[in-house]
Amino acid sequence: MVREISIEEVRKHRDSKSVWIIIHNDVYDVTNFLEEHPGGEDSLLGVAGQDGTQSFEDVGHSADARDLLKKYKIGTLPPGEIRNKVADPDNSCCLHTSK
Ligand code: HEM
Repeated sequence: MVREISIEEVRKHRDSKSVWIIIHNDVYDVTNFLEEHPGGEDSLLGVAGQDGTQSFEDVGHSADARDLLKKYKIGTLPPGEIRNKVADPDNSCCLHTSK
């Protein structure tokens, strides 16, 4: 189910028992994906409980990888915690829809 999940709540899910990651203002539960991730468990654990947008984009993930995200989405940040795409050019927030 997709619901609003705060950054504070995401922060609690940062060890291999439960790994949540924020990418482009959406929240993903990748606990069951750790062993399957072609880029390894450690890269996911490195951003567990945090915003992994920059790391995710730095790798240049394929369209398949972007598609796979859907499977792990559990929620989205509350409107007040969404990073401003215009004021924050480092947040490459529109890339996943335009690529
Ligand atoms: C739920 C989020 C993620 C999904 C679904 C995902 C999926 C994938 C997939 C399918 C690949 C295979 C290559 C491709 O298709 O692009 C891959 C490779 C990789 N990913 Fe991820 N990934 C995620 C998050 C991350 C994050 C946050 C990082 C870094 C902190 C990361 C680092 C890597 C690396 C280093 C590779 C290997 C690239 C290579 O050796 O060619 N991934 N990932």
